[in-house]
Amino acid sequence: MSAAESLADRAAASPILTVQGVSKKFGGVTAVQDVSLEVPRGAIVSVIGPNGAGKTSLLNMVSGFYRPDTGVIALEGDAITTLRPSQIAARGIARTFQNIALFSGLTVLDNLMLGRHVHMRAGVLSSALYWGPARKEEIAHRERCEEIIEFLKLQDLRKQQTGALSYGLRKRVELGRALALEPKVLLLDEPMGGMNQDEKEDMARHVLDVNIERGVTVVLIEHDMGVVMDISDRVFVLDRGRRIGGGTPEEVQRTPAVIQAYLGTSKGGGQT
Ligand SMILES: Nc1ncnc2c1ncn2[C@@H]1O[C@H](COP(=O)(O)OP(=O)(O)OP(=O)(O)O)[C@@H](O)[C@H]1O
Repeated sequence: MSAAESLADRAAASPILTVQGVSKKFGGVTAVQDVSLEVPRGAIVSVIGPNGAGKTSLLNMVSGFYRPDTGVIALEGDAITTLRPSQIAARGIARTFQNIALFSGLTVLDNLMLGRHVHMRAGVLSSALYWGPARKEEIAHRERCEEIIEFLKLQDLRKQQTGALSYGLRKRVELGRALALEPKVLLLDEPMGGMNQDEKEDMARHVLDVNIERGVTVVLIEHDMGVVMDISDRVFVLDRGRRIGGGTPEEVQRTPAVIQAYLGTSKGGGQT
């Protein structure tokens, strides 16, 4: 057995994240219905599907923003289904949002510092105000953030207010803020949405670097099929709340139900 095979086998034997029989209704609308999937440790996993398929609802349940009506979500074998978002973040699941959610009046560095709140004993405000242990802690957090800023090649912009940055750069800062949490699993909701081709390629490169160099497992919602098929180890397909496919990018592209529901439509092969 090759090293790569044994690694793949180990990952399959103990997925880092499992979603089992999860459903969610909003009034009469079934957003997610009986969805199960496993995310191998160290993988990049994409969740695709047409608009309204339930992708963001699923991510919102994994990150604790919605509570499933049924089913179990587990991180490293421990159920997290009923935990609050802050507790889930503290367990090591970070996320970015479909719409940029940065503090536009704060600098790049300060936005990343806020991303570390789950690690701060002293709290952001007291760290900013006091010397002594809180000051020492703040310096350590700042160093971690500076390192992430360099990793994402944002060093020239560290003191700039994020509101003044281009859309693509703000998306990169959001990625940095999620990384500042030092997550085991990173949930990215359309990180390339609204980007031009160059910005998309940059972001795809950063996502790959995060995965390979920092060993972070990535769960990605993305409409750009070129990017999805290029960078994903596994792809899961939702349609009207149900899982209709899953496997390697090659397997998914050959699944008739997927081709019919998504890839074969006029949206197939490009963006929705
Ligand atoms: N908070 C909510 N209240 C009511 N309905 C909701 C809520 N969140 C999601 N829905 C509904 O659940 C369904 C799935 O929506 P969701 O946003 O999860 O889909 P999606 O696959 O992420 O779509 P998109 O690609 O457009 O972002 C939709 O019919 C949506 O209107």
